[in-house]
Formats: sequence, structure tokens, C-alpha cells
Amino acid sequence: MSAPPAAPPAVEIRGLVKRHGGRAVVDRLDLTAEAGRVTAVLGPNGAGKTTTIECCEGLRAPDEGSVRVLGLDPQAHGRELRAQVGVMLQDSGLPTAVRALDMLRHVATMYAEPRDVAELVERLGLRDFAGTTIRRLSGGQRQRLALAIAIVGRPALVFLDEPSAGMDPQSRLAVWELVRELRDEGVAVVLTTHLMDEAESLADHVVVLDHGKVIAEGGVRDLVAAADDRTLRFEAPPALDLASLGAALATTGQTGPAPVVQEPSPGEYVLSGAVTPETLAALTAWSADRGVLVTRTSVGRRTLEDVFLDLTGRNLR
Ligand SMILES: Nc1ncnc2c1ncn2[C@@H]1O[C@H](COP(=O)(O)OP(=O)(O)OP(=O)(O)O)[C@@H](O)[C@H]1O
Repeated sequence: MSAPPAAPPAVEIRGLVKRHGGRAVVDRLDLTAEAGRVTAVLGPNGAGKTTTIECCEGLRAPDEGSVRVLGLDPQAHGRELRAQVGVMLQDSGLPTAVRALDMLRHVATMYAEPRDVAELVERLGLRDFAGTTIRRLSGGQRQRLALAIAIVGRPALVFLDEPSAGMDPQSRLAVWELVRELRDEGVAVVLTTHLMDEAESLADHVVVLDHGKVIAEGGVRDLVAAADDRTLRFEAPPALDLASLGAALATTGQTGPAPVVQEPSPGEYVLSGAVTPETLAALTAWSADRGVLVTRTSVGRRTLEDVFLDLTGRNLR
């Protein structure tokens, strides 16, 4: 007996190109999102995240390449996919004059086997504003309602755009817990976010885009835990001579990449590369030599934010 055919990935993008005014804003992009996994798509402003997701939602047609969502072409099978794909947008696009709970109940009636509305109301704390019109909801309340609406139909795939943006810490935790549960139930979750802690906390797979291309991808751990890389952070007077400090730290006889020192904001320094006890000693010796007082020093593992900034640079877009 032959094995049943494997289900296609929830999202499979191959060689996607999307141009605006002759410029490729998505440039031969490949991306796969699997069921039972949270895939985070990260990238600076204008990197092409929204354009890519909109191609998956059938809102834009690719100029080149192919996009398959649950095995189907979203341009040709929009109606079938709408029943199986949940979308939560920043600008929720919900009718503003309708009361929050009425909206959620209405959407639930459109599905054969919706989730239990009362449970969603409880989980996402919607009760306090159930009777408020959508127009009057706060940003965080609107986000929670939009998430409830995106998942009430038990989608196989959900697109979440910064799901916890603007939320208070309690709501954030509730949303993250729900997203993890969806993943554990086998839902494919595609998350676009600028919140690195959100991606770090939720993502099984991270895809970093820049200029319309994938510039890095992998598990969070793979991306942040290159060998024994550590980050040393310290505070000192602004505008230290980084070239001189870098040279001093590079002579500590270590193996591996030379440490790189940056000053992301005045007086705050970040040193990445292999941080060893000798690196700390060299920093202290260098600063003592120059009469520089280093206040507050910490050594920690690199965060996803460190990796993201290394990959995409620190300049504004
Ligand atoms: N309809 C359009 N006409 C012209 N340019 C467009 C159009 N839509 C998007 N772009 C451009 O395409 C590029 C990618 O935009 P996109 O919205 O996909 O980026 P993004 O990664 O989602 O950014 P952000 O993080 O700011 O949301 C940008 O430079 C944007 O200005």
C-alpha cells in the first residue's frame, strides 16, 4: 500500500516577483510556512512583507513566480480559501458602527463549525467592551476583537500582522498563549511583526526579508546562537574611539570572529563576536588607560534584535 500523499505546505512561494514603477519590491522570493508552526516574517519598513502576504491573500497578483496557499492558487481560488484562511490586519477593516460582540457572532455564523464564541470572549477579555461599537474601541481592544474574528472559523492558516501591537501586557500574554495553542492544534500561523520579542517568543521559524529578498532564515535559536557568540553591553561616556577599542579587543588572542563594537545610542555600547574573559579584561585595561569610567556592564546571549540589526543595518529606512 502506498503512503497517502503528504499535505502541501500551508504557504509555498517560489520565485515571487512583484514590481512597482519598474522596481522589484519583492525579488525572486521563496518562502514556506508549514502547518503546526509559527513562521515569523521580519524586515525593515518597505522590505516587502505586506506585499508578499497580500499575494498570499489573493489581494495582489504576482508578476512572476508562484504562490500556493493550502495547495491552491489564491488568485483563482479566493472563495474556497476564504473559508480556511484567517486574516488579522493592523487596520482591522471592520465596519465601525457594529458592536464588538455582534460582529464576532455574525462572523461565527458564516462558518460550519465555528469556535465557541463565549470561550473566545473569555480568553481575549472581550466581555468589558462587548456592547461597544467598533468605532469606539481602543487600539488594543480592536486588535483583540480582530484576532477573535480571524480565528473564530477554525482556519487552517492565519496571517497575523503585529498581533500584540498596542496591547497592554496582560492582553499580550493572552494573545501569545492563544497563538501557541493554535500552533499546537496544527494551525499554520504566519506572523509579520516589528516586535522582536514577539517573534522571539512565538516563532518556530523566522524569515528575514530586506529589499524584497530573504536574507536569513531558520529557527530563532539557530539565528541567535551562532557558536558561543555572546553580546557584551556597557555604558560609558558617549563617542568613545571605537576603532581604538576594537583594535585593543582584537589582540586578546581569541579564536573566532573579531569583536565588533557599536554605539547604537550615545553612551550605550554593544560588542558582539566571541566574548571571553580576556575581552572583559581588555575592555577594562583600555578604559583605565584612557581614564574612561565604564558604568554598567553585562554579558548575555545575543537576542533576535541583535541579529536583525546586524543583518539589516542600523540606518533608518
Ligand atoms: N501600490 C504600490 N505602488 C508603489 N509602490 C508600492 C506599492 N505598494 C507597495 N509599494 C512599495 O513596495 C515596497 C514594499 O512595501 P511593503 O508594504 O510590502 O513593505 P513592508 O515590508 O510591509 O513594510 P512595513 O514594515 O513598513 O509595513 C515599499 O517600498 C513600498 O513603498
